[in-house]
Amino acid sequence: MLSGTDLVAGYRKGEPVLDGVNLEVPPGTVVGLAGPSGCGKSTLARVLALLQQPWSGRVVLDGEPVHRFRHATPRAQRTAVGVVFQHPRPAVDQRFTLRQVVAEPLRATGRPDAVDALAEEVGLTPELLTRRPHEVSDGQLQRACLARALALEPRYLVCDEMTAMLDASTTAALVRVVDRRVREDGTGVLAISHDEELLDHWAAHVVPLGTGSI
Ligand SMILES: Nc1ncnc2c1ncn2[C@@H]1O[C@H](COP(=O)(O)OP(=O)(O)OP(=O)(O)O)[C@@H](O)[C@H]1O
Repeated sequence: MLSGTDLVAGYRKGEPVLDGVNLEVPPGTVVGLAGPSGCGKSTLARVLALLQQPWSGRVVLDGEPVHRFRHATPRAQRTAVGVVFQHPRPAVDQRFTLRQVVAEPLRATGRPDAVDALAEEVGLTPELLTRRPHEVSDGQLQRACLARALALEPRYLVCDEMTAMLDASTTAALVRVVDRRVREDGTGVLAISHDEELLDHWAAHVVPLGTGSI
């Protein structure tokens, strides 16, 4: 289970964006997170992806409390949670080929050959892997970002508006990729979206943020 308890987080002193939020993402489940723009969904995503330290409250990852966030997060905890953001372009190094984008987290593992299986999993052809970000579409780049997030077989995946920039067929394809991991590997997913129809169809249940306590 990936859980946040009594989370308080924000950016300006005295103005918390999250004020006592509780959320649980069990393994093998897609939990949807919905709420109006600006209510703190991305902030909660960053806290649960261990990229932002909450002011107070606890994040617990499979029974282990998380004490350090951002670059200080221990590798074992950092690799246990993958994340995919809405905008793929700022999320990648523009000088890399897509093969290098996907291979980035694999460097430390000595398994660069895993790139081909990951590319196939997300529907990227070998030819697309040779291209750089400016030579591919948003959807193709987002496929590479999803492959990168899945490369270390995270136990949890945070999808923060992962499909908001994408057409219906690419959205369906990426949701299928994530669903297969949920089914076959027991990955727990936090799916954040403005698209209620998508969440109703994708998530086991949808948690509202910004409409009182959750
Ligand atoms: N880096 C930042 N510095 C200062 N304020 C920020 C920062 N990031 C977000 N905020 C503020 O925190 C609040 C919550 O933002 P957040 O992005 O978490 O909301 P959201 O629900 O994901 O919004 P959206 O649905 O529009 O993406 C907003 O008022 C936003 O302006």
